[in-house]
Amino acid sequence: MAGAQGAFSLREVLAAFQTCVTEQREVLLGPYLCGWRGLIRFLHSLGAIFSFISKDAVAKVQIMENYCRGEQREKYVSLQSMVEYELASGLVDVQKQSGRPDSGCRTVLRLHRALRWLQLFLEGLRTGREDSRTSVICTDSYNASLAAYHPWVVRKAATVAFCTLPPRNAFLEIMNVGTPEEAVAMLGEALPYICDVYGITQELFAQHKLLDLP
Ligand SMILES: CCCCCCCC/C=C\CCCCCCCC(=O)N[C@@H](COP(=O)(O)O)[C@H](O)/C=C/CCCCCCCCCCCCC
Repeated sequence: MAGAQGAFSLREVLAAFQTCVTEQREVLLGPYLCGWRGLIRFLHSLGAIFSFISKDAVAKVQIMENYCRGEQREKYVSLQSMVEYELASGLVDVQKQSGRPDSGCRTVLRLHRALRWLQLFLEGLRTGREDSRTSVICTDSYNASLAAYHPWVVRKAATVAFCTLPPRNAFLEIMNVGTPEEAVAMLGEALPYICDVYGITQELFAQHKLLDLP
């Protein structure tokens, strides 16, 4: 699975996001976090300049993995069961700095917003011209999604890191899927699953008014 050690494989990330969604349209946290672990492994391979991003992503995935292994693990099987449990138990802070540990809802919301960036970025890579710049695709995707939630200093550091990204075709090659054409085909396969997970989560969080958790 995407959570295991070894080289990044887009196929494994795809499989993780594919198995996330059940027939009842629930999003399973196990494969969801496996998908994130796979993406983070890829981020590590891009160099130390991205480490401030991967550290934050790892911290958030770890918070969720701890819930999934903890005493209340049966409540953290899916996003739906997590939301129901945390809301019913008053575990979701709607105000900053309450001193309580970060809730699953708050933590998933951060990853969920990043999934929107990923969606836009992968779509940009997939449909971009051969000579298009990965840094531009990445910056545009970031500005249209995550940037709205980050302070100036984080936006600046992220933009500087994006400038070090290799050109589109070289980037597609390090995805470990084969030729750039094969990587593009694989992205076309992966995106609907990622979009599906994003859409279900967005609806769930909107329904429970959880989209602005501090
Ligand atoms: C399919 C293969 C190609 C794509 C591979 C992409 C791999 C990306 C892997 C991980 C993405 C990073 C996820 C980052 C989560 C950020 C969550 C967040 O917004 N955290 C901020 C708010 O948290 P709280 O303070 O409220 O707890 C936090 O302040 C953020 C700090 C770090 C900066 C985050 C910048 C995010 C940029 C995302 C783009 C990643 C660039 C990858 C380049 C290919």
